[in-house]
Amino acid sequence: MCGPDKWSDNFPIANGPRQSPIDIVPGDASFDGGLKPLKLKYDPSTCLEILNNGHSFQVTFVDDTDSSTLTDGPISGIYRLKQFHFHWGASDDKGSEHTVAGTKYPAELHLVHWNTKYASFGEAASQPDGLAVVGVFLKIGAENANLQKVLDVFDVIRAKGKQTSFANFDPATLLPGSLDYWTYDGSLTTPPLLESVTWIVCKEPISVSSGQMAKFRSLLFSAEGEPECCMVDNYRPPQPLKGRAVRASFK
Ligand SMILES: NS(=O)(=O)c1nnc(N(Cc2cn(-c3ccccc3)nn2)Cc2cn([C@@H]3O[C@H](CO)[C@@H](O)[C@H](O)[C@H]3O)nn2)s1
Ligand SMILES: [Zn+2]
Repeated sequence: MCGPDKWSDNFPIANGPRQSPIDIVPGDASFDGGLKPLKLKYDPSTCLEILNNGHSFQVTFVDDTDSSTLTDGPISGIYRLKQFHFHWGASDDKGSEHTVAGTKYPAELHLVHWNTKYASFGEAASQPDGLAVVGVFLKIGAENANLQKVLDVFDVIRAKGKQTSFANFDPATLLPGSLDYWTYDGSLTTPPLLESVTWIVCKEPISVSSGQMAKFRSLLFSAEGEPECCMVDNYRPPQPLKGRAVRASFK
């Protein structure tokens, strides 16, 4: 299994100057009064399908119009929502990609957006200002009814390569009450690890129950007919900050 520590062989950028995730140290983040509030406008009718891509599951959106967008925050211009996915651990004590002063959360949600100044996601992904990913931590607590709507279709996408239609889901229901955030320049956390992501990590987590986390772990890395391999620990560990500034939208 070529895990994160092997990626530098095939992707030299793995040791680049702006790799993600990172450990966010709140005391080292600088408050920037110039940062605007995040403006997330999502249209549930753009929700298309849910698929097990072999390293996570993703909910994909129709991104040929400005129906579901991210604007303001640390970015300029309009970024379109392409997909959201999660990273999680084999147990509740790990699973997030970003950490906060060394604290790991059991899971992390990523809402992936691309800059409409470029013609497509693929083109944007190779530009330094091409992508913006909103990260939301999941913390063990009350059952999350909105998240449950996603977990309810897991039986149909249990194996790698399985997908099914998934309509009228509003990703805004997975956002925390406060949209206070940290932001820094980083990269995709899975290959091709492109250094094209403006990271926007929400300070406030959303809740997930331990039983719901067990449901995440019922997915498989393996395809049908292969020996079953539980989809767990699909997170990259924090990478060197290499002098980057982390800004906070809040005091
Ligand atoms: N942990 S995170 O930092 O947030 C993410 N880590 N990876 C993410 N995605 C995968 C990915 C693939 N590529 C890429 C870019 C250029 C050339 C080849 C691959 N960039 N990111 C996000 C993602 C991409 N896609 C696929 O992008 C392809 C290129 O446009 C497209 O042909 C497929 O239909 C679509 O599925 N889906 N999701 S996000
Ligand atoms: Zn991710």
